[in-house]
Formats: sequence, C-alpha cells, structure tokens
Amino acid sequence: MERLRESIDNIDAAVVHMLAERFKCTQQVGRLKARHALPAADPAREARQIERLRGLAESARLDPAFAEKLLTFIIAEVIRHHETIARS
Ligand SMILES: O=C(O)C(=O)C[C@]1(C(=O)O)C=C[C@@H](O)C=C1
Repeated sequence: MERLRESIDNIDAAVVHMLAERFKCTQQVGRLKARHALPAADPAREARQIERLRGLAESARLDPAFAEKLLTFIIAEVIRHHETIARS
C-alpha cells in the first residue's frame, strides 16, 4: 500500500502543478478580457470544453459526469478571478 500511496501523492502533486499552470494562463485571459471589456464568462466556449472533456473522460474510463463537475468547478473559480481583475 505504501507504494500506491507514493504514486497517489505524486499524482496529486502533478494535478496541483497543472492547475497552477492553467490558472497562470487564465489570469492572462482575465487581463485581456478586462482590457477589452469582454464578459468574464463565455458559455459557448464552456459548452465546447465540457463536450470535449466528457469525450476524453469516456475514452479514459473516467465518469464523464465527474469530469464535467470538476471542469465546471474550476471554471467557476476562473470566472471569480476574471471578475476580480475587471473590478481592479
Ligand atoms: O476561454 C475563456 O474565455 C476563459 O475565460 C477561460 C475559461 C476556462 O477557465 O477555461 C473560463 C471562463 C470562460 O467562461 C471560459 C473558459
């Protein structure tokens, strides 16, 4: 079990680093959106992302509903960041 837990810890670290990189990109998007007075949320883009991620999840044998919930949760936080940038 110790070996498995080591792998789990490595995977969790990778997830954190990947999320940090994603948020660096979205912070730049947030600044661009604020500069051009664009809305924080883009529901059409989100629908495409969800569709794509659900497909990837299915191929990877991951519950697509879980993948959608996770992406929606992350995007909600990004939108909150965008709104903060727009107000600043
Ligand atoms: O692509 C954008 O327009 C973003 O602001 C990034 C992002 C995302 O986190 O993927 C966040 C908010 C939008 O509603 C759609 C996508």
